[in-house]
Amino acid sequence: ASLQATFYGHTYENPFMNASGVHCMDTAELDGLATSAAGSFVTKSATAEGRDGNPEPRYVNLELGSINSMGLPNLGLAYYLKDAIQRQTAHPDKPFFLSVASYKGFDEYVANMKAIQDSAYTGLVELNLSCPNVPGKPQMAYDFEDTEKLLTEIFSFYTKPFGVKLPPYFDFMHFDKIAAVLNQFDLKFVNCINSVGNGLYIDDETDTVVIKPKGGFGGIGGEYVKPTALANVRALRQRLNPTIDIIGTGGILTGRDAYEHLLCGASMLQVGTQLYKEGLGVFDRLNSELLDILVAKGYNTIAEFKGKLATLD
Ligand SMILES: O=C(O)c1[nH]c(=O)[nH]c(=O)c1I
Repeated sequence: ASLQATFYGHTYENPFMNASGVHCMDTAELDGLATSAAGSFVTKSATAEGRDGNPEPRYVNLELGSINSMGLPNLGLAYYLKDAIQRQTAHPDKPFFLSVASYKGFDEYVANMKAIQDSAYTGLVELNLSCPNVPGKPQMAYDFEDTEKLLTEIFSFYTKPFGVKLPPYFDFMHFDKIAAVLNQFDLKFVNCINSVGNGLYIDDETDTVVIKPKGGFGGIGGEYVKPTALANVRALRQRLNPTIDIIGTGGILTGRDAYEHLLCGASMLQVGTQLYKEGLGVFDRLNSELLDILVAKGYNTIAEFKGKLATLD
């Protein structure tokens, strides 16, 4: 059996990647991912200028997951573009993803994509429309009109392959609306989901919140979010053009979680909280556990069961 994953014309050894934000802040961390058992990797979401991000504590591991309000700390788009161009030249056989966001909103998204269009980087971009932790800034992908406007503007000049990182949606009307917007464009993928925004965790000894920014409100990841992540992967797969691939993110701790994301239609799989907790060895374990599941079920490839979730009709 093989865990090979085909995605936008490339065959990866396996579908596993980091989730943007974890173990991907600088060249050293990215080198760690590139030499790990991960099939691919993605950079920390970049803004036009480097940012310190929110005051600490801003990330806390919890028994059932994590809470974070990092506030988009990053080394700035120029840094990641330089690294990406060096990397694509040195290892043209190992494509990866460049994540880009915006601190200031619509115009910065456009400017950042223009900078990538004008650069020598030719690989995949993950356009992050779902950062929940910029005080005072609504998530772009919760505004369907603005998202459509932004994608229309970007596609008027951008000719390189890219996809979008989406927040979780919780209503069939919203699944329908975001899919109707995205199906208008030649997107290569969508990544479902980003953290579940603005959760609140209270320390049971101090009766206090555990992160400093935003009065303790932060994005939730880990076991807490798997049912929501699976639902978003499944709902978007059922609604999006087949030309748009899906990256499944959220609640992947074991090979079984990975298998369930694939059943819902994911092609690549991103690991955030569990990578933070376990380190790069998580990819060796997940590959081994997922392979055991294929063997136990008599599958030779992921294609044999990808998207084949059964319902009770
Ligand atoms: O606070 C962050 O930096 C952050 N945190 C998240 O949970 N998702 C995101 O997309 C981002 I850009």
